[in-house]
Amino acid sequence: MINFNEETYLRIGKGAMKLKSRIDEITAAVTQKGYKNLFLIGSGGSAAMFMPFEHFLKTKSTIPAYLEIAAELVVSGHNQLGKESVCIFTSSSGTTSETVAAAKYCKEKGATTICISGKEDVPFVKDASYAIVNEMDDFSASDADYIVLYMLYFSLMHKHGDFEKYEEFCENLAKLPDALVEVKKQCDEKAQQFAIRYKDAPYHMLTGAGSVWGETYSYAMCVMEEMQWIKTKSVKAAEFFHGSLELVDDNMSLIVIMGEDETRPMCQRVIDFAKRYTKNLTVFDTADYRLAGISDEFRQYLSPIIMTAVLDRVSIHLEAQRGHSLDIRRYYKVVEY
Ligand SMILES: N[C@@H]1[C@@H](O)[C@H](O)[C@@H](COP(=O)(O)O)O[C@@H]1O
Repeated sequence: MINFNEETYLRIGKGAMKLKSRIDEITAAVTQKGYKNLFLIGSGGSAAMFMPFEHFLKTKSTIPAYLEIAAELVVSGHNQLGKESVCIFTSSSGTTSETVAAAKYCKEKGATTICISGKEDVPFVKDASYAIVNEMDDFSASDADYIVLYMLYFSLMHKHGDFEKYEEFCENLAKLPDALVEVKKQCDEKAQQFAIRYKDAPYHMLTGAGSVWGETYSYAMCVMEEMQWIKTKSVKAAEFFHGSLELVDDNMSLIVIMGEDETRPMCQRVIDFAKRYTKNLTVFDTADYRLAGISDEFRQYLSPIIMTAVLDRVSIHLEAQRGHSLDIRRYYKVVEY
């Protein structure tokens, strides 16, 4: 596979698992102290990574949870935020100004803060009630971020009495880095064919649902727009039928991001519609990929990380086919705004 360092990927993925005892300590401490609600806070792609966990908290547990965009929270405030809140933040750089400001804001409100970062030596980490640091320096290794989030949120759900099989789930997580290397190999040809076919496409509409909605949203915004400067729209599969469907024709690329949770029929409905009206439909479906060593009962939770492993290959091939580096920015963290 082009631009994939298996050794680095496995080292970082397996490194994330080493954080399990630290994560279990943190979740034990906050659970013992007691909390009224959870806030999941970030910006851009990092906020999007929290979306599946908001979905799982809503559908698999009874912990009240709120997903907030960092900058909006600070400006609007939130009546449920206070001393009995646990606020969880993620920022790979640890320096995204809006997320750093939101962490400070929540601490000032008396909340407990858990800050997840890819960098150790930043105030975002130093000022947190609890910090989880997972250092990484490789684009595709961001899959490892998900491993940390699975452990954190499923440990909280477990200690709340909502997810009995946490330890077994973590044993499965430990096998994921190897399994995902195989997923990348399985999808690579499809990813390359997509990039060849659509390298000059000026616009893509992406639709997804449930636990892969965050991947849908962030792939459109953080990869296609930010890293490739391609125009996109992302729309939830359920909402697609309330306006966006009018744009479907052979001049537009429609991408369906499909996972294996209960919202799957919503994506299927888009596919059934689109097959009648366009030849430019691409479906990325996690169910197409074998996950060696992973118990089937856990696949429903793993759709986001499988999808990110697949879509990373699409990004690598778009970069190659379009001759547009994934690393160049015109404005993002380049100019003042
Ligand atoms: N588009 C970028 C994303 O790619 C990035 O994920 C996010 C947060 O960055 P960080 O995780 O460093 O806070 O910032 C922007 O929104």
